[in-house]
Amino acid sequence: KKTLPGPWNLPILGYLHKLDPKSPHLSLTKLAQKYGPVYNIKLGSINAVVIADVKILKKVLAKDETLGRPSLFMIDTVFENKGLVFTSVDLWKDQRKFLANFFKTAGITKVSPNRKKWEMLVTNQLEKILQVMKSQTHGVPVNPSEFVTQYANSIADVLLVGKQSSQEDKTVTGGEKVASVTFRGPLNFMPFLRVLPYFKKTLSSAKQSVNKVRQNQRKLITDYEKSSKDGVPNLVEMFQQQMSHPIYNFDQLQHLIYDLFMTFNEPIITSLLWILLFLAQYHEVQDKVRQELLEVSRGETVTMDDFANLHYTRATIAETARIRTLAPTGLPHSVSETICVEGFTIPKGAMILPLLWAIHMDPNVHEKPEEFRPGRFLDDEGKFFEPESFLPFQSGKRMCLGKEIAQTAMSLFVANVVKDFKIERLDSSALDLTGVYGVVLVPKPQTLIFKKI
Ligand code: HEM
Repeated sequence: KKTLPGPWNLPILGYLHKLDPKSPHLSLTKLAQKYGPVYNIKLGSINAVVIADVKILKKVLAKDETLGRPSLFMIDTVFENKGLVFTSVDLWKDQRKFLANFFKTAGITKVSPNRKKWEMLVTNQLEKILQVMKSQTHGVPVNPSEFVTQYANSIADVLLVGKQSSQEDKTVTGGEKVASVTFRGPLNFMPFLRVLPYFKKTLSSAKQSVNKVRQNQRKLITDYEKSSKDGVPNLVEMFQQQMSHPIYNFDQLQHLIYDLFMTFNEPIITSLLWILLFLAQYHEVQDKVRQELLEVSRGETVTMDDFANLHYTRATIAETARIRTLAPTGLPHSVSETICVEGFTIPKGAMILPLLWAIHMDPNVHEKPEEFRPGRFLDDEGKFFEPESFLPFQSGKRMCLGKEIAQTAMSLFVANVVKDFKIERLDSSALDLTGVYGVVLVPKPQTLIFKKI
């Protein structure tokens, strides 16, 4: 048994004062270089175990003792142990099963009789955005955030409540703002600070924003529509069918809808923005992707079936997910009983911090990790493959539930946009490809030109 190494911690702050608040993933990665791939660090009152090695992380996340989420003050206050993402294990088990079943019914699994219907739903929303892009851009500089946000919102709306919400209901997605207040800031780690006026204000403004979002969601839920015209059932519809069971009440439905808007929109919007920026920066990659798309699709709309032959396109999407890891410090888990992995003892009550950034940027595994090279995801025959040390969705029973959704929505968008538009920078100066950390690593707002081909 090895005791966990780690830096020296101050009594109340722990190591918080030494982490760069703008890029904690970089500070934590430096510590992994010094202390090794598993180390202990105190974040205020929280005892965290950082894991920066893919094999060890997979072993840890495969254990039933690590299925829970840690108790963090702001998160507990906002999410109230309801919904799915931040629930403790009992409720989580039931709701995860329910959602997996919903996704299967909606066609969002690799093998489902409704798979074509789901793809059609995405393609229909994509067609609308492509029309807007064609009519609006004409080589005029735009912030692509507008298009990708509209695209992600429209799919989430139909999938969750069966119809697109009106403009004034859009604060539903204002959930992102709430999320960044909730996840960041010292209140999670030093809850006693809430007695100070500044933090009292932070807490009450987070609660106010949540209430506003929930108010809008209540309206959306009560106005929901039965199966969309594509024949894909929506979440509210399926949830209502279970309402005789005590867990399936209106309050839980609201929390679930909130969680899913949050986990659907932000990752898809952010990942697509990263891909567009990297394609605009690396023209030779963009040209190669387009060439492959034109060969495979012969100018028609690209479908998911085409992706079996779109190796370089898939590699480009994966390489972007590696070099700009969406969740650089992953989503934390908690340890319900002391476990021992690879000789390390991880104590009961610890918070597991999966340092996905360090895994994706490890020079011993990914040669020259700072370089954008889609080729690292291609084997000797030019076929796409995912190396073991690529883990954007984490792993284990609680891994990302939206992997299939994300892959369909992102692949179809990237392929059809690159096929129809040349994505260019405004001038020859390089884009800013550093991100802003807020649990999710978001690109800085930038303008691009989409030239219709
Ligand atoms: C590029 C896109 C995405 C990435 C990289 C991503 C990544 C992640 C990661 C790292 C986790 C934490 C897993 C864990 O705790 O072990 C997670 C959880 C989750 N994701 Fe995603 N995600 C993406 C898109 C989506 C989408 C589109 C949805 C759709 C609803 C979604 C739904 C969820 C849910 C519900 C959870 C919580 C799972 C649970 O607690 O059981 N994600 N995601």
